[in-house]
Amino acid sequence: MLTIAGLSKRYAKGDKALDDVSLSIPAGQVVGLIGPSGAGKSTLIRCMNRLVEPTSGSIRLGDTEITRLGGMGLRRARRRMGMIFQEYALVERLTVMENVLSGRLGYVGFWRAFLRRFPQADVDRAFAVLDRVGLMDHVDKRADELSGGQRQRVGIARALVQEPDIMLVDEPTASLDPKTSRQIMRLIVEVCAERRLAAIVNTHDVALAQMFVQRIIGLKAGRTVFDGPPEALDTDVLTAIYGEEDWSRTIREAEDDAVEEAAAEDAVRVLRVQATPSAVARTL
Ligand SMILES: Nc1ncnc2c1ncn2[C@@H]1O[C@H](COP(=O)(O)OP(=O)(O)OP(=O)(O)O)[C@@H](O)[C@H]1O
Repeated sequence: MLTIAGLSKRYAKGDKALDDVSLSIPAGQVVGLIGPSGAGKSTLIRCMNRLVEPTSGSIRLGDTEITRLGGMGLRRARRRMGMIFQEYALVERLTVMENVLSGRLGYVGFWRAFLRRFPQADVDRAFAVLDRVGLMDHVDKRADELSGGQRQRVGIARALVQEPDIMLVDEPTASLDPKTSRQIMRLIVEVCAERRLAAIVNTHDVALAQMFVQRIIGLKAGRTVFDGPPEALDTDVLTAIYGEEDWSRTIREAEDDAVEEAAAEDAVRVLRVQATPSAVARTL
């Protein structure tokens, strides 16, 4: 469980980026964080792992008050937070496996990490998560040989191998095409549900968030202006968060895309079934 209470952030030069934000997220819940540019979404995510220092307020992960930690305590707490980034943040010249194992760096000693001698249990964990994200055929490829969607799968695997309690996800699909975006979003939601992970997904893609997450939080000028289920996010609320835009069209287009994609996947499935020997025998 993540509990944020009265969180505010004022940067040295500038307005308040976060203004008295309070929310709590139970284990297993995936929350979409939406809002216009400058609303404070990245600041909120960065305050949670203290890449940005909050000005006031409390952030509790389980029983741990994150805002009071320093040194070793903070490093331990960060191990419990899996980060997924827009630009993947992979080491391009390292292999998929090495990138995923880097998610265990918070657990192994300096020399082991330096010599890249990870315990067998970590290698086993890495294989398990690579299998889950569908990259078993790419384990030894270098990161720079992968497509955008594959890179983000490595990013997800690297976060999962940490065995975190929460996932902090910053614009995971901003560099991907619409179809790959849906696959990646679906994967994030599924793995969080399987492992009972709380997650915050910062996204500009309202339609994608509505399609996949259980709860949406809307930020505007550092304040929470919406917190509810995706179906309650109607055009009035969207206009209140973002201003005037033809929301019905944006959302309808995304839904049409998803329906077309599902129909195409169904067609492929039917063709595969028809092509199996038993199906061929049945038709004779
Ligand atoms: N390092 C910084 N120093 C000063 N002001 C900052 C800094 N980082 C962010 N801000 C300001 O804080 C506010 C919130 O920014 P933040 O990046 O959190 O918004 P965001 O919702 O993530 O925006 P975007 O969707 O464009 O990434 C903005 O007004 C921004 O200019």
